[in-house]
Amino acid sequence: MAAQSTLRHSAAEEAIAAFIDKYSNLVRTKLRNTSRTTRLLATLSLAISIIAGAAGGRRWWKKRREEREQGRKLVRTNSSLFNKDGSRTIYVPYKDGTSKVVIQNTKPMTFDAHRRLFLNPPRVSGLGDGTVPSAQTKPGLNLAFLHQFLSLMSIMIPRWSSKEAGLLLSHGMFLLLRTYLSLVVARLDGEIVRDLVAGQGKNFIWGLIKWCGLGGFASYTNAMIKFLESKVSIAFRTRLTRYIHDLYLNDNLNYYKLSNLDGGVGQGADQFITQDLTLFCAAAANLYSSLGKPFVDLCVFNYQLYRSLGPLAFMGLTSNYFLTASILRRLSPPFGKLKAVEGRKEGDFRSLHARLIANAEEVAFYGGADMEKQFLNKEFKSLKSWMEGIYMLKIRYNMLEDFVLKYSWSAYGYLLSSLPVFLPAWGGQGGQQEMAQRSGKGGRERGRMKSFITNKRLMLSLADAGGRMMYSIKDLSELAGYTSRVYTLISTLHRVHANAYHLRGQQSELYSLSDVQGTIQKGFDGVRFENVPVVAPSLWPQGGEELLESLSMVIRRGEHLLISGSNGVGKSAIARILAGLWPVYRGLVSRPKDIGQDGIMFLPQRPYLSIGTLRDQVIYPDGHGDMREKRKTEDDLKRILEEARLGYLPDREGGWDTRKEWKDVLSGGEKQRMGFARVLYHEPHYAIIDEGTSAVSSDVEGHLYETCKEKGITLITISTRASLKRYHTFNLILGGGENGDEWEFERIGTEREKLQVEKELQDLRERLAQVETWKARKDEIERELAQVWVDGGDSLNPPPYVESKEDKGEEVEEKGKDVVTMGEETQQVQAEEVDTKEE
Ligand SMILES: Nc1ncnc2c1ncn2[C@@H]1O[C@H](COP(=O)(O)OP(=O)(O)OP(=O)(O)O)[C@@H](O)[C@H]1O
Repeated sequence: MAAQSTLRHSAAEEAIAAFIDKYSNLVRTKLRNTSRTTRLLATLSLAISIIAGAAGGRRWWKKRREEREQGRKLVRTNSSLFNKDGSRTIYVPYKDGTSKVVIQNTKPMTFDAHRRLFLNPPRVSGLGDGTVPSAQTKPGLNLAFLHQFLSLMSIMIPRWSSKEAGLLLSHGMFLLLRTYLSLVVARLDGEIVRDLVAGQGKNFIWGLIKWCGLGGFASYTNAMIKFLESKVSIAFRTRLTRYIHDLYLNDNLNYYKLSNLDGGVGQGADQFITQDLTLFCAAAANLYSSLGKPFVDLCVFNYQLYRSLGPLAFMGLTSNYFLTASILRRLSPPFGKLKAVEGRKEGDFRSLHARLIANAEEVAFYGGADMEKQFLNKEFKSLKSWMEGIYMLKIRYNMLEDFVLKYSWSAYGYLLSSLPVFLPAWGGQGGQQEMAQRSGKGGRERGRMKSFITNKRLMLSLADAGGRMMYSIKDLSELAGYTSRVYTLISTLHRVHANAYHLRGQQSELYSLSDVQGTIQKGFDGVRFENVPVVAPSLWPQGGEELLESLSMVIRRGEHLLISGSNGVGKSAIARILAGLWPVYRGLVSRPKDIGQDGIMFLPQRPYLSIGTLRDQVIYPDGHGDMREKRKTEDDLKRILEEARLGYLPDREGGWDTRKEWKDVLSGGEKQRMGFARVLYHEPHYAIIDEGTSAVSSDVEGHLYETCKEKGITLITISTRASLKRYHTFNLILGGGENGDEWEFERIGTEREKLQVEKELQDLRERLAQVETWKARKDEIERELAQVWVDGGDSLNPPPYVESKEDKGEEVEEKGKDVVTMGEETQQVQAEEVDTKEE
């Protein structure tokens, strides 16, 4: 009986009971030894803290209620607030009320602190030379992976007091609880079978009741583990996504530079941010349970088996793990690398689809479906064959894994469970019981049965834990692949953000990103270029292509500039340099500080329409909140649209709050006029308009230019249309000289320009004077052509339906008159143009 009761209470249960006893006794003795005053004081402080807690709780509840009500009001008018510390408070509808969400921006100091991790990885990790990380390091289970994973962890769990740490802790607690429950279940299983074999009905029923109770608790634990795993995954993803967004979309224009200048992550940043990040977070959260839980299980179950089966079994188990791990590691394919390449291929395929959707209209006009299908199928084929390759590799690995982990481990388990029976001296507690029970046969068999069932269950759990540990080698390799992709994205973003292109001890190429020596001065009331080469950059580390050797000019408020020249000479390049998209390789560029109101505004060549309402299109890049702050009303917007000749839009589209795919709804000219509406809304001091009226009729074009000028906006127009000269003061002509790399900057309407027009007119007059000669020649040719020659040199008479010679002569005269009239008209137009320029 005594032996049985010892068996019933497990060592763990005993340890817990002893622990509780020890500490309750300690508290009781402490209480007994305290003085009355101390006890009184303690009671008082407890009462005060309860009252203060209740008062605080009431205040918190009241504040929450007020906030909720305020939030509800805010939802109706403006659902987001900008706080002083740069964070944003958003009120989102939740159930019946409103939920407040505060979005904290990542502080610049955090980026500075992380730069070391992402841009200067330790040499030992093999990630680059300690100055610039290399994206080429093969993803796998190596030191590079450890460094990358820990670096990402510092973003995902920024502090020990953060929510993520709390989630991981509670996840860990549930994992431990499940291990403990598995132990209890294994023991209970043994007991139930023993009671069944012994025919002890009462104990058997009691065992079953305990089994059901335990089952309910275990199911709850399992559900919580899954729930917390998903919570951890989404919490990681939220941290990383916000961090990446703060680094990607900021004033440094990293979203443009990442794919246009750096090229470290190719063109598919979207794939990195959406899919790879999700997979990484899911794998990282899963790793905690797929590696942490089996590890705890292994320790606990090994200890238990060591106690019941003895040291021999323990040694057997340990050597088995090492053997299995080394076999699987040696024979497992490089899953990390395979997953990283798969991610890239998935990204390429997806971006092709995204391209097609974005350019559906153009493709449809060309009827380019077949060609696009070919591109898509080709990309898919490459992805498919890569994935098939992975599946093929997995067959061999899965076979090996299954055989080793399921069958050979079971056989090995039976062998170890038999140790107390066949080798009791080496069989630990089981062996001792075996020897003690040798007297009674029935009791001995029941004891063996119980021990075997308990050990078998422990062994099964152990095999499961060991199996999961071994399976997680594969998970770990896959995680290494995702980690490498996410790390590459963040380190590239850091490189772009910090302009970290200086290669230690290496010669940089001319006009590469490590050769940027120019200055951009923000806060100048005008636009100035001083000895600035206009260079089209190439992806780092290659050098760019020089379009203009050195450009110098100044434009002040009220002096409008037209930049003209043939296609591809670098007109838009000047705007890109001014906007900070392209680097200033040499010299000085000065411009106003702000973009938008009272600053400078750029209208790009391809009109852009954002997602959102009709109102959002006019006020872009402002939001509704900014519009209210600027005290602009919808009447103001209506007036602006009328000035841009788009006054009919709100009625046509069904009001300001209509949401549509505006890029498909508005015509080419309407899109350009919407651009002008934005300029009129923001009223910047300077506006750079890149081919902003190419699809607008000339009367509206004139009206738009005049309106902007009336509002005091200084215009810098990029266009090939000479007719725009009349609205500008200066003309920068690009593409001169033999190589097309010279430029001229001149005032419009100068003596020289007048002379040029005079010369052109003279030229035309001279040509018109020759009209009579051309007329006579034309008659002659027509006469020749009208004759039909037959063999022998005679000519046939014209058929009767051919007009008589006199009629024809008259007609020729009429045509001559037309030509003369046309000539006069051309002269008149030219004269008018000269007048306008003189004005
Ligand atoms: N992102 C880029 N990266 C590298 N080179 C570029 C890039 N964009 C344009 N270029 C090149 O720079 C040169 C100048 O381009 P830009 O757009 O300034 O021409 P443009 O004078 O405005 O022509 P257009 O009148 O056709 O608009 C072109 O040869 C073009 O191929």
